[in-house]
Amino acid sequence: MIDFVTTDPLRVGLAAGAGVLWLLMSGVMLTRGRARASAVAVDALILSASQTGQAEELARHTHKALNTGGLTTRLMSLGKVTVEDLQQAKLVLVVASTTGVGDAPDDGAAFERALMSARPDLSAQSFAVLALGDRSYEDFCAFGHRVHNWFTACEATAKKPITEVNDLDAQALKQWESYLKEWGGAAMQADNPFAPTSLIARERLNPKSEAAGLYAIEFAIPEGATWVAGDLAEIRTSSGHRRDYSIASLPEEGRVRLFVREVIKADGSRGEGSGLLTTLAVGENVPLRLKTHKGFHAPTGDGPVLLIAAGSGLAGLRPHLLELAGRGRGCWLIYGERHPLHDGRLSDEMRGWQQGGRIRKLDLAFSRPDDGVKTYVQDVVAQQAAAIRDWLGQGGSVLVCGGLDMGRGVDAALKAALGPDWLEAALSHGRYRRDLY
Ligand SMILES: Cc1cc2nc3c(=O)[nH]c(=O)nc-3n(C[C@H](O)[C@H](O)[C@H](O)COP(=O)(O)O)c2cc1C
Repeated sequence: MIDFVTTDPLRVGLAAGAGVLWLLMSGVMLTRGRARASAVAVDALILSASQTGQAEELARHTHKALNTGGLTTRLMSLGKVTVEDLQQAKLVLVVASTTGVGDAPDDGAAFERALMSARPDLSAQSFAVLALGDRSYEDFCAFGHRVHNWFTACEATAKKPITEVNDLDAQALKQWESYLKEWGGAAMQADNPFAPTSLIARERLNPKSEAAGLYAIEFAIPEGATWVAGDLAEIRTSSGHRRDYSIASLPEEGRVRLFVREVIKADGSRGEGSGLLTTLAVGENVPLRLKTHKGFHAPTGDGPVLLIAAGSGLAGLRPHLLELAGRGRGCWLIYGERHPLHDGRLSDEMRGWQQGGRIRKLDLAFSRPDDGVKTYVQDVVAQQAAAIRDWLGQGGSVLVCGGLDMGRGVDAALKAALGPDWLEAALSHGRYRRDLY
């Protein structure tokens, strides 16, 4: 056996020097290797920017269709792409959704901030954009349009006009598929189709509340399916619409559990997805599939985590709490509901988890308490700004799940508490993740 241990100071010094030199050289080689690896020439580079996973999935299908057709392809997140990557591709395809109020998804925000302010020469590239959106929003497909306009401004050639997709409209997706075929691709194939899935149990969690019904809804696990914290269950309604719900359980609990808030519209009719889920009889089936949602998987690193949710948003955090605490990461939960007694079922479970040590810190905010003092989760963030800075330090992470307005309020409060730089760095390193709807 060769013994590398030495106590001679001169030899230690030489060995250390040689080691440093080797590290420096291998560092250079690694850097070069990485640069080479990241700048591979391909027929088609497929980029996705997705908030709730739909654009990400369609980008995957696009990639597979072109690859099966014999093209050399590369798939990556828009947030990770460099100018060099773009210039190495003959054809760049961007699948991008719009979120917030005409905003880029979180994994497209860095691209918009950094790359879109420059005008690199893309005159040798062709491009096409598949823009996902919803016409009920004023800024329909706004981010997709900004991306399309940017490529044009960089003198890339538009292979096709932008393809706008309203609420996953099948016709528009067929149009995109026909383009892929024109470019040499095969048919797009869903990697995980809907399967009839049976409702096992449903319980209203807030029977005495004046708020809309909040239900715990449990399905059997579709055969062979599995998931991790942050993933989604998608259902298809009888009229063909698709709705996503955060999965509130882990596979080892033996059920796909959802927390669903009933939606009653102004005309008294029910929301399509929640209407189906809150009226379906136990034992009946609904077309359901489980979808990976990378953007809301466990945050990177091993630092402490601040988790923030309101109402049914706890669904997205509950499996994270189970997993993160299981791995020994400190969890601080800030959770908001309406009334401490009538809407307290989910907070009761969280109190139990705090007593059992799974949650290290717990703050509950009630927006309709009897004493009339309304508190929202963003108020707690503002009140506890100094403690949050201490808790997160440089390497901590933040997970937020719930309605868009709450998400905006929390984002503003976090910016004030931690500074925009902290939050931007955390966003681009996967330490600030949001599932907002
Ligand atoms: C909170 C939220 C905000 C949204 N804002 C917009 C918008 O401003 N404009 C738009 O066209 N679509 C908007 N949408 C619709 C999404 O773009 C659409 O559902 C898309 O299919 C989601 O794709 P993704 O899962 O890849 O993010 C919004 C959806 C959500 C949940």
